[in-house]
This record gives sequence, structure tokens and C-alpha cells, in this order.
Amino acid sequence: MELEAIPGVGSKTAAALSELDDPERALRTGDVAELASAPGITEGRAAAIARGAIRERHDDPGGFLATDRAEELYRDALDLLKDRTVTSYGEKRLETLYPSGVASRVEEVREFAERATDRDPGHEVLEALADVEPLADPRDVSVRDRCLATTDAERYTEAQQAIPELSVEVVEDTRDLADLARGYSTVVALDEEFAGVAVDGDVRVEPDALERPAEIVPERVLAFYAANRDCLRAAAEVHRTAGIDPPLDLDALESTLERVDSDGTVVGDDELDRLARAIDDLDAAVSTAESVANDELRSAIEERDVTVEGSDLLSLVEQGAGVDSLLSRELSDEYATAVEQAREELVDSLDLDSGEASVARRAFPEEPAFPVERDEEVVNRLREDLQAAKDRRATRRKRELAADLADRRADAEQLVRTALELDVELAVARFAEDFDCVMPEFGSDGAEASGFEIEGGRSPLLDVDFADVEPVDYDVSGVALLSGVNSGGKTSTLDLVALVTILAHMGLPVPAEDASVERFGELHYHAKTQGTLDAGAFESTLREFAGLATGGERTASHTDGSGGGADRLVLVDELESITEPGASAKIIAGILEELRGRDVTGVFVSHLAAEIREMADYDVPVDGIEAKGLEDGELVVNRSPVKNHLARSTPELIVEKLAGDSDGQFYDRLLEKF
Ligand SMILES: Nc1ncnc2c1ncn2[C@@H]1O[C@H](COP(=O)(O)OP(=O)(O)OP(=O)(O)O)[C@@H](O)[C@H]1O
Repeated sequence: MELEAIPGVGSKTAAALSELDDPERALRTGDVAELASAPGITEGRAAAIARGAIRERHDDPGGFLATDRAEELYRDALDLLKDRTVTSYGEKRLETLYPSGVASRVEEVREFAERATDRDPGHEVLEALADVEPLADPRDVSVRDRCLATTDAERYTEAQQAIPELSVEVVEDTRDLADLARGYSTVVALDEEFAGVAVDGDVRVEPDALERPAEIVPERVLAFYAANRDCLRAAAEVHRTAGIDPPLDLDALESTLERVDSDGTVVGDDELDRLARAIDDLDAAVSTAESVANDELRSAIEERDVTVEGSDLLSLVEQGAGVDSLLSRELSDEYATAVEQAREELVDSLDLDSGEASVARRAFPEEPAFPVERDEEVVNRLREDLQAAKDRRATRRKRELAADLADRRADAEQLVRTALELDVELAVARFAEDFDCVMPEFGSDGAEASGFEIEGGRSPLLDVDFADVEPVDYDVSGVALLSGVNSGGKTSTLDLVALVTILAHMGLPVPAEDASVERFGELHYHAKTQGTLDAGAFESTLREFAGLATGGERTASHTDGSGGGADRLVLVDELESITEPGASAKIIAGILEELRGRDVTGVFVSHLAAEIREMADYDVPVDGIEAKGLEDGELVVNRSPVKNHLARSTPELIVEKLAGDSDGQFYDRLLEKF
């Protein structure tokens, strides 16, 4: 895919996107999280890029939301959906859904939505989803117990690039290798020439090591799982609770994850634990062993009567020998016993194996002395041996684990992606359930719908509880005026029509019992202005309507939904408020005349319906939201507009009520004026 062909993507953004592992997949699937991980791309921008890619794929000219109010209602609809996501990924992903006039795009989302509404957003699934998030890139790994060694400068550079996690050392000969082996638990020599050399320590000659980085640095593989452990577990749980077929064996994944902790260390290995404990406890264990030996020796000395013959004593003194010699001569058995106890104590308390034990035993010298003292050099040697054994063991275990996990990464990524997508599906499912939605039709029996037809529509955006929203039936084909009492629900009806139209063109279910909508290319919703407009604003409003009136004549080719014709839905709320009442009626009548016969479906809410009809040169259809009457001073309204019916206005209703209540002639005469 040519990245710069996407609307809104310039060379800089294209360069940032091409740094992603698979920008095409991210764009194709609308993976906003992945797109936002490109350098310098914010989440909002990522959503816009994803929308651009979709438009490009469907040859969608965009521009469906043609006015601010239309855009506002789209945002409101999106918010209702976003409120029903669990993950922040889901929220962002929803931004890729937008209303479109192109059938293929709408169809694509409809398939998704139909799958979504079959889902059961169970409590357990939602709970598991809470811990799913887009996979994190593991932090840079640096491994200090291993190094690479080579005699060759070119190999050196190659090694640094292939395995940046390890330090690479230049060596000249076997002696250099031996030096390195003292500083590292494992040295991997890259040159064939070292094959067969005998060096102390763990030195491996592996000329092909650079081709097997995951074996040399299993940490690289493990870092991904370590960084994403909780998320992978949660994604596994999502699959289980939602009953989705996982791309890999969940039990096996989970038991492998049990064996790495969050910083990539292997856990749950007894031998490793033993070695780690021995290293930690070494100093304390040596001190205890010393004390054991000295206590033993002290009490042995205290209990012994040492008889030294005069000549022996003399000889000892002449030799300048100290008490140690006396000890050696007289108490060697006791010393041997005490030292043996110390050695046993050390070996037992650290749970050393036989090789380690033979080093440990040398920590207490054969030569009798009091007090018994450790040989610090031997203790250090033991410490190094234990550390090296631990490092080697850890690396081996990591290598085994990494081998297990290496080829599961793609599946693990899929596991998380499916879980995140499920969040989006469940948000749609919950939206549909919460607002009793239905999938709208764009026509029936092969014929495209003309205008809109809504049955039992209930707007979730009203300022009353959804349970108290009264269902509205309304259909318009062509352009109609909508009359009605104050607060009868005219604006709310326009909002409902706009919302249903937007959701339908997003490919989503709509809050109605039944709905059929023409495939529109643009939605123009003009909200009621607050007060009369000044000359400039009035002029620009007129210009907007002039633009609407220049659309093509209604033709068969424009109703095929191919995107060739921008059929428009025009919703206008009390346009009369832009100027004086007399002029308003003339202007609205003129606009209606212009729109007639073009690719426009329209609803013009107005209190001047009668006057407009009088001014217009054709019989403008008028629908009405009718008050059934006044009850306790409150209007009782039938919220569904009555077709071809000019609703009585609120003043008329009040005069009628007064005329009925009083005997005077005034109200009757007033009523006759209506
Ligand atoms: N379908 C409905 N179900 C329940 N309440 C509704 C419904 N439609 C409207 N209402 C209530 O009536 C109020 C007034 O509705 P709305 O503003 O749409 O009336 P209007 O006819 O446009 O009024 P005006 O002529 O004063 O502009 C809403 O705020 C809402 O509380």
C-alpha cells in the first residue's frame, strides 16, 4: 500500500508509519494502538489515519457530516459507544467507525456489527477484558553474564549489530579467552580457530551463533512475554470466558508464563532456587560453621588436661613454636573433629552438591589453629562457582523456555488482538442491548429506500431516562415541513432522525423497532440559531442553502448507492429564527422550491408552516406533532408526527381551552382567527 496515497498522510507521517512492523496490517485492521506506536503519532492522529486508510480502500470521498450539528451528533453517538468499552484500545478503535455514503464500507461494518450483536457481554468477560491492553514492546535487554568473543574486527561489528544485548570482546589468543572466562559465566567464541581449545570455564566455540540469536540470548524472546505477562493471561481468560477458539493452547501458554517473572527471570526451578539461596546464605553459613568448630574446640580444650613432658616443652620453646604446635600435637583429633563439624554444617546448610561440597570443605584448613578461621580465598572461589552454576542453569532454562515460546509469538499477538477487538464488539453489543436497537435497512426487495422510515425510534440522547422515552414513528420521502406545539418534540425528532441516519451509515444498529434509510452521501443538520442573525451571518446561512440547492436532479444513477451521487438528508430546525417572521416564511418557501425534485430528503421544523405553504409555489407537505390537549396545564403530546397534518400551535390550544372554560365571546372570536 502506498502510504502517502492515504488522505491526510504526508511524507513525514508515511516515514513514521513505515517504522512499524507491519503498517499495512495495522491500517487494514484499523489497529489504532499499533498506529499510535509509530514515532510522533498521537492516538487522535492514529484514528484519523486509520479512517483515511479506510476511505482510500473504499474510494470514499468523505464529507458525510456536512454541518457542525451533524458532527456533534456523531460525537454523541460515539460517546455512547465508548462508554461501553472496557479497554482504552476499544475507545480509540471506535473512532475508526464513521458514517459513510459508500455501500462497501457500510457493509463491512454491518458484518462486524452483526457478529458483535450475537455476542453475549457476560460479566466475567468484561472483567477479564479490564487487564487486556495493546502489547508493549519489551524494554531493551542487556545481559551481563555472557559475552561474544572474536579475533576479527568485521565479525566484531557484525556481532554488535546482530546481538546488541551482549558485549562483544576482541581477543587475540586462547589466553585472552581464558581471561574472559574468568569474568563471564559463558563466553561464546565466534571463530572456528578456537575449536578444540581447552580453557577453564564455560567457553563455547559457535561460529554460527549470530544466526541463532534467540538461543544465544533467550532473554530477547522472554522479554516480550515478561513485559506482557498480565495482559497475555487476561487475553487467555477472555477467550475462555467468552468461549472463543484460541489460536494456541491456553493452558500451555499459562504454564509457561508461570515460569517467567515480570523482569524475564526464570522462576519455579528448584535447582536455580537452591543455587540462589546458597549464594545469598554463603557468608552467614560460613560464620555459623566457624562458630560450630570453635565452640566444639573450645570445650574440647577446656575439658582436656594437657601434660607436656619438660623435655618436649623445652624443645617446643626452643623451636619458637606457639600454642598452635601444641594444639597440633596434643589436640589434633579434637581439631579434626571440630573442623569436620564445620564442613558438614556448611555443606548441609547450603545444600551443596558433591562438586560444590569438595570446594566448600577446603574453606576450613587442615592445619590445626585456634580459633578456626575460614580460608577467604576458598570461600570466594565457592561463591564464584555457585554464581557461574546459577547463571548457566538460568541460561539453560531460559533457552528451553524461549524455544517453547519463540514460535508462539504470532499466536500470542493474535490472542491479544482478538481480545481487544472483542471489547469493540461487546461495546456495540451492549449499545444495541441497552437501547433496544435493530439493524437498519437501506431498502427492501432489491429496491433502494427513498428518504427514511423509522418505527418506534427512541433517542438515547434525550434529557429523560431512556426508559421514559416515548417511541416515535416518522417517515419522510422528499421534503416536508414539521409543525407542532412548543416542546412537542420537534427538535428531538430531528435529533432522532439524524442519529438513526448517522448510525445506519456507520454500519451500526439503530435505536428503533424498525428503520429503513436511504443511502445518503451527506447529512446537513442546521440547528436552531439563538436569536436573529446579523446581516453577515444571515448572508452566509443563505449561501449554505444556495449550495444545497445546486445539487443534481434526482436520477436513477444517483440512487444506486455507488457513491456517485451525494444524496442528501437536510434537517433544519426553525430557520425562521434567523430573521423577521414575514421574511422568514418567504425565504423558507423559496428554499423548499429550490430543493424540490433534487436528491434531497428534508425536514424543516417550523412554527410558520401555514405561512410557508401559502408562499410556496407547490403544495408543500406538512406533518405535525399534535397535542392531544392540556392536562393540568401540561400539554399531552403524541410524539409521533402525524403525516400531512398541520398541528395546532400552543397558542391555539390555550385559546381553545379558555374558550371552552368561559362563557365570554372574546375567546370564541379569537379562536376563529386560527
Ligand atoms: N420521544 C420523547 N419521549 C419523551 N420525552 C420527549 C420526547 N421528545 C421530546 N421529549 C421531551 O420534550 C422536551 C422538548 O422537546 P423538544 O425540544 O424536542 O421540543 P420542540 O418541539 O422542539 O420544542 P420547541 O418548539 O420549543 O423548540 C424534551 O426536552 C424532552 O424532555
